[in-house]
Amino acid sequence: MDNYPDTAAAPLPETDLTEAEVAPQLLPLAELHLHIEGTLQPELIFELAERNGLALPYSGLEELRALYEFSDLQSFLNLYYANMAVLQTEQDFADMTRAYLARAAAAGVRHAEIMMDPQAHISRGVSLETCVNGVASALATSVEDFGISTLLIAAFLRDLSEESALEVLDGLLAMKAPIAAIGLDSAEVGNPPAKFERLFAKAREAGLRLTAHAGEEGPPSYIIEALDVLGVERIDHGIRCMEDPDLVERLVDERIPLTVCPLSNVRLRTVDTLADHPLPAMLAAGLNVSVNSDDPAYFGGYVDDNFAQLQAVFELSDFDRSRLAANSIHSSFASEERKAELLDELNGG
Ligand SMILES: Nc1ncnc2[nH]cnc12
Ligand SMILES: [Zn+2]
Repeated sequence: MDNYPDTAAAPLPETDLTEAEVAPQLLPLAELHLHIEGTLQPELIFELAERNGLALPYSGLEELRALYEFSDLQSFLNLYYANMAVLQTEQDFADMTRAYLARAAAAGVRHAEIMMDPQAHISRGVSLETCVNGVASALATSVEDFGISTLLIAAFLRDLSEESALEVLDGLLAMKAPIAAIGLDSAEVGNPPAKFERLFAKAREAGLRLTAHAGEEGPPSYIIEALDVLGVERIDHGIRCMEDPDLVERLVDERIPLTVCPLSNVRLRTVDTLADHPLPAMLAAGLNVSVNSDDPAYFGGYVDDNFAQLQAVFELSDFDRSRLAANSIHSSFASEERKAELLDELNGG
């Protein structure tokens, strides 16, 4: 196991520094926890509604933005799913994806593993082909267009049935959708990982990589179940592992990646403030954590904003920031060759 410095919370930095002096240098990194539908910015919601001739239930941007105050995961999911109504055509999905890639490139992202929620589109009458091909068409040229290598993750909604998920996975396999992995997201509490044992077994047999949200709002036992019953390689969020010292020890020993999303946790009230976030304690414990944006259009920031705000609150050392970036690369589902390229770039090569 590597040694990690103690990164106890520090007071806010001096305020007479300019933003440029405070802003940490951008590190080349991998974003591993990103819902493409959560990158739909309010401006794009209005643009797509107009293009598709849809009336929105908000009079304008201000009225929509006023709704971005969340009390928990479900209060966010309600708005997140409602806003997807504007995504109708392949072009809409491609435009949303390209907008994310452009912003991610400016944030230092060099590799992105992008989740999408096919069931949230099929249930509104948008075909699997339309949503998948739209996102995939933008990802197909992400290296040339944005300098970002990409992988697509089909995420399944855990508040729906396993039968629904199996049907969609069959559809994805039948259309030879360019997916590298499956994930599990949506309302966590009351929908434990074991509900999806057959889905994950089938995906593994099909050669797909496996990840699942666990320990965001749900208890540490959901993290254990995701590892032991689903056999996932990564845990999305996982912050509640800190309540179970034996689990922390296991996650450290097995180098299980945890894709942590600090601004998301604040906005969804899983932590009170950023200063209360367990990330420094997770680093100090030797956990394999990375920093990610989750749903940046809803949570006030992309991955660079997450780093900048962490830096402002915790004064992360250069070592911590490099470790977080290196963890993101090591924990990705990219080829060993691509990982080596990314690590070379991180090391100034
Ligand atoms: N933070 C999150 N947790 C669970 N499901 C999600 N879907 C989009 N964002 C999510
Ligand atoms: Zn998420």
